[in-house]
Amino acid sequence: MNNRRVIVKVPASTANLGPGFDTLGMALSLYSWIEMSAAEKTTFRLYGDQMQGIPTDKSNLIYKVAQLVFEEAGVVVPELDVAMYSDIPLTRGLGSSASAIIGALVAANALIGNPLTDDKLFQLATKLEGHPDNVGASLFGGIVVSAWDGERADYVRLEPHVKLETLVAIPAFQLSTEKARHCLPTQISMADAVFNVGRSSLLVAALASGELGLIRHAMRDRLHQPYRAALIPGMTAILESAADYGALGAALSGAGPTLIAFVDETSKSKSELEQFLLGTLKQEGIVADTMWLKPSSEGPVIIVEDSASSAPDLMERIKGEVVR
Ligand SMILES: Nc1ncnc2c1ncn2[C@@H]1O[C@H](COP(=O)(O)OP(=O)(O)OP(=O)(O)O)[C@@H](O)[C@H]1O
Ligand SMILES: N[C@@H](CCO)C(=O)O
Repeated sequence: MNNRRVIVKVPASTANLGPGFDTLGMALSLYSWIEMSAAEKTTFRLYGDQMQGIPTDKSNLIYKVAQLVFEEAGVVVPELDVAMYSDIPLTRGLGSSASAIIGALVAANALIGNPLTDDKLFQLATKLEGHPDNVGASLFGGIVVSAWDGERADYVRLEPHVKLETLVAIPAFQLSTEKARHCLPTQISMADAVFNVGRSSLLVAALASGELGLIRHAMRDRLHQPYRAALIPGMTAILESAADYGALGAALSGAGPTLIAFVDETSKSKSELEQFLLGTLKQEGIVADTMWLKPSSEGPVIIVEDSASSAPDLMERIKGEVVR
């Protein structure tokens, strides 16, 4: 086995963007880093507060996903040295699982000389995650519009408008995607389906054409947000009124509980909007952190080095901003 070490930086993502349930995703300027090399014995070094509770044996998602790449490529790499650091909060609706899957796929593929195409990685990631929205955004960067039929996922990537910025309010509690999907109905009315087709189409057209003023009307949803509202007190009030505080539009980020507002970065009412989100959640007894994030145009950034043993540790590189 080669002495190569691979470091991959992967963006977080917000999925759905309101009406585009399981279809729309946008990469965000919040990142996780994975370092991978072949080893004699499998070891994990997990750094940072966001890695708490993540397993450090071969049951780790990163290890399992890497093995899938080696299997697909017909290569055997049974033991791995893996290090990971992440600024993406776990189970909050900012695509932590998708970033881990994409980081592992891209790192493992680079480790063996990139035999799998990006399209192949996208197909594998979609199957693993169960929907293409978060993984598409983390893999391709920007805004990704995708559709999956259970066999194949197709996508178109859009470049985010240069003035687009987001404000995320991240509640202090976790909400697993599994739980947030459990409360969705198995059937919906024709009227609700038509409502969402219209809004989602309008949103994609607005994002593609730069008509940011349309986002307010387009970012509405009847497929998942109304059913998830009970899990996130304050959400309904925030989605209804964020535009009155200067947002272009607002949505539940992925499966929640994070709420995301789209904002024109030149807006003069950013601090009012932030206070409105925090104040509304506080009234419901919910403590939250806020972050201003830009869309990330870039997907994964990959560094490959041929001499793993002499390379500095992942955390030293991140602190030294070598891979930031
Ligand atoms: N670096 C990682 N290594 C291993 N497992 C991870 C890692 N990051 C996330 N996961 C797994 O993914 C789970 C979170 O996935 P989940 O889909 O519930 O939330 P999310 O991806 O953060 O949010 P959303 O999908 O709504 O955007 C974690 O509980 C953990 O099991
Ligand atoms: N589209 C997914 C994103 C979260 O993984 C959902 O809303 O359940």
